[in-house]
Amino acid sequence: MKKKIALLPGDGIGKEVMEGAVDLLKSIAEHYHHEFDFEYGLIGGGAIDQTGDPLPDETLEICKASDAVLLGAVGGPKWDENPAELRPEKGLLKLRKELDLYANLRPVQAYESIADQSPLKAEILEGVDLLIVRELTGGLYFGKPSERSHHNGEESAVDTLFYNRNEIERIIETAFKLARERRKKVTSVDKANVLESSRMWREVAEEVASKYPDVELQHMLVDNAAMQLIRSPKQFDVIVTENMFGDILSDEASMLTGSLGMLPSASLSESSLHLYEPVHGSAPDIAGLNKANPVAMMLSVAMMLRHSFSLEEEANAIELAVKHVFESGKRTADLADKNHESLTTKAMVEEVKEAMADDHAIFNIMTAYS
Ligand SMILES: NC(=O)C1=CN([C@@H]2O[C@H](COP(=O)(O)OP(=O)(O)OC[C@H]3O[C@@H](n4cnc5c(N)ncnc54)[C@H](O)[C@@H]3O)[C@@H](O)[C@H]2O)C=CC1
Ligand SMILES: CC(C)CC(=O)C(=O)O
Ligand SMILES: [Mg+2]
Repeated sequence: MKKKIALLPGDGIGKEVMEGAVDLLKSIAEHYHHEFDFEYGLIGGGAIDQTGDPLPDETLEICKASDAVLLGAVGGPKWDENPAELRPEKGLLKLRKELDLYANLRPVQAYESIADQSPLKAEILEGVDLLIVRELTGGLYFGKPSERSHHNGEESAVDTLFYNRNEIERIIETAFKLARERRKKVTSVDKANVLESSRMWREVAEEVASKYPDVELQHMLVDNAAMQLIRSPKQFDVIVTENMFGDILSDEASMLTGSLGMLPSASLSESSLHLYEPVHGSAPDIAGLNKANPVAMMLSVAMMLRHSFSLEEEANAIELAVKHVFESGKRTADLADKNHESLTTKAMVEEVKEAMADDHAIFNIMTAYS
């Protein structure tokens, strides 16, 4: 199979985990006889420095001419004082909007082998397997006005949480379709006791639910959801929610796995062009130190192979290899402690590649999980 992949490393550890992803994809191409053509594009702070634009037109063209987009992360303190339009994050938000990547799937699976690194008790984590479906092109991150002004002589600022019915309908539909393939439960998270947009969200969720009688719908207020994720995460199957609520809840949910460096994501559009990126950001505190956990990015590659290219076997091989590496006690610094060796980013990628190439290791782990 021949596919073209747009690679947007971005800033900070985005560049380091992207190197790992490319390494992994080359090894998959060799092992399974595929051809992946890579084309790099600028985005974020690096793009501002080189072109004055956080999302140059050329990058958008590269993405549109590709079969899938892989992104690292954007942002960093160097650009934090920039005006709104010249922030690295603006580049990513514009890319999501331009490609209409409305459905951000953020799976959260707790691995027993690294459960000791979660602040939660092992019995709370055992069997956690949930999917956050975050609306990605509307809500509070996109509503207008979003600006500073003066009211009655005083400085003020406004952001707007805007949705039209269709935007809500399509994300809820996506959540129900996904729940049908899973444990058939959707928890729609909102703030309907305060926000009008949430009351419309709830109404639409009820309407969509009537078309899926085999799937249970539960409504939950976002403050309660934040608490329930820690108290009893196993109750959740699919969570569907507004853009910012999903952003916050998914970082919180990452601690069910032990590290933010564990969560992958897929950002899906109605077309065949989708984007894959880790949930984490550019982690300026560890950037350039070869210590970032590359697993979130490698699992994002697995999501890309499965969703965009229907390469189920290859996606499974990555996921099983990651499990195998953790079960053999190897971890990056974010998950390590005095009982566990701490691997560099590059060493972790090597371990996963080796486990993937080792049919025996994969067979053992398949047997353990069957
Ligand atoms: N999708 C994206 O490009 C995102 C970009 N950002 C940007 O990233 C910059 C930093 O934001 P933060 O709030 O610090 O969030 P962050 O996700 O970059 O980091 C939060 C904490 O988690 C750690 N961490 C994150 N990923 C890790 C990994 N793979 N391995 C080990 N540790 C990891 C970091 O070291 C840090 O202590 C900001 O400019 C922000 O706007 C933040 C989130 C998403
Ligand atoms: C625009 C991004 C920086 C927002 C974010 O934190 C995310 O998508 O996870
Ligand atoms: Mg985030």
